[in-house]
Amino acid sequence: MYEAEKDKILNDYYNAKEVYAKFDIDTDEILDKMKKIRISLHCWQGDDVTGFEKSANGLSGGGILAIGNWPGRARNGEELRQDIEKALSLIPGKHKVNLHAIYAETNGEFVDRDEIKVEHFRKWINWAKEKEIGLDFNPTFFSHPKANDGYTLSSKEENIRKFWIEHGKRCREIANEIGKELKTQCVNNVWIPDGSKDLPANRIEHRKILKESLDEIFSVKYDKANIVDSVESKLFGIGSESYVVGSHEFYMSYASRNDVMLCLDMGHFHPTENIADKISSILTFNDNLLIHVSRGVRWDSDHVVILNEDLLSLAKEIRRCDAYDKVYIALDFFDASINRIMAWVIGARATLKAILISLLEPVHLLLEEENKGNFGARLALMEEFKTLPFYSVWNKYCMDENVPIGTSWIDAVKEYEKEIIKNRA
Ligand SMILES: C[C@H](O)[C@H](O)[C@@H](O)C(=O)CO
Ligand SMILES: [Mn+2]
Repeated sequence: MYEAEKDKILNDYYNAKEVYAKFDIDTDEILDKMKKIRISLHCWQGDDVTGFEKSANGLSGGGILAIGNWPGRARNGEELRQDIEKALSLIPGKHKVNLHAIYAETNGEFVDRDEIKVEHFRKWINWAKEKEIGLDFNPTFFSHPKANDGYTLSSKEENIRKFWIEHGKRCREIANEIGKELKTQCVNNVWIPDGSKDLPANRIEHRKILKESLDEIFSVKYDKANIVDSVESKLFGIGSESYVVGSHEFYMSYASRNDVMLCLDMGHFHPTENIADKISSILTFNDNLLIHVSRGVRWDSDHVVILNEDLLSLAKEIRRCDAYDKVYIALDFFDASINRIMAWVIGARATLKAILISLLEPVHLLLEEENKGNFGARLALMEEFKTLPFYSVWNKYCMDENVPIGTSWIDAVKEYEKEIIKNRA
């Protein structure tokens, strides 16, 4: 970076620091807090949730869909890791990478989901060690012939259920090993697509079966220093418009009773429902919470995340609950119609900006007015704080973390596309 550019960023930062100081916010302290924030970057944005299974099951039977055919999706572990490295080099901070079981590397052999082992993730683990990043994990209960009838863990067919229970158990074993080896807790998140397109006559039976399957999967106890288990709900999906077995109420009850973490995906609720208000309720009864940061648009739950009102209110609510050490933040979106690295970086930078804005908010002044009953002044301050000069602090954060400032990262992606991605015929 040119010296003149650096001087300008520093100058802007010192001006912003003065503005924030008037509201008792120390921007240096906030930047220190930002350095400790970890988000989890989902590997599946890099290849449209395809995975590396030899039988190439494709994105089927899963209630999720990646639309688009932007050229050059990663086709194997080497390409995917290369693309993730590029994305990480443009995102400020040190983060984690989130894997799905379908990203196992099996030396060209077909290994079914009920047979996967930690050795199939050896390359990912070694890579993470070298990069000094943590890994998170997800069993893959979709894109498989045994998921095509619409039910996996909640299936009435014993052989189907047993297959998926074994998969769930093996994934926990793998996640535990990952956490142990990397000395960084691995979040293992269970999401299943089970449900039906049209009105079921019996909703309760599948839910009772799902409870039993989960009980069996979670019956093995692991050290929480290595693995933290979570369960993710959904309101509806493609092909499961009328009924989803793993609903919010189902998993909220399950999580509270079974010492398992709840996962709220921002795209998995009613389109007008904002999940920010749910955080304080859940944290009143549970120690932790996983958020899948996503953007629902009409019936799709997985658009690339942008700095919109939903994301800002989510981050502000975590901050106002003083819960950044209790809430795990993982990205979850996939768009195959734009450059996939752009998608990652847009979503990650938007999420980190929202976190920074939330940490810079003078919450104590809002509380002061609230406690005095001055609700007009509280609202007025909330509005004024929206336009404080956070961008100058953001630029300083990017500069400290050695990543491109402002729009310059976009050119870096275009360059990478020309040099690397275009050659993937
Ligand atoms: C691939 C992910 O596990 C998946 O997106 C899940 O988390 C989800 O949100 C499904 O809609
Ligand atoms: Mn999700």
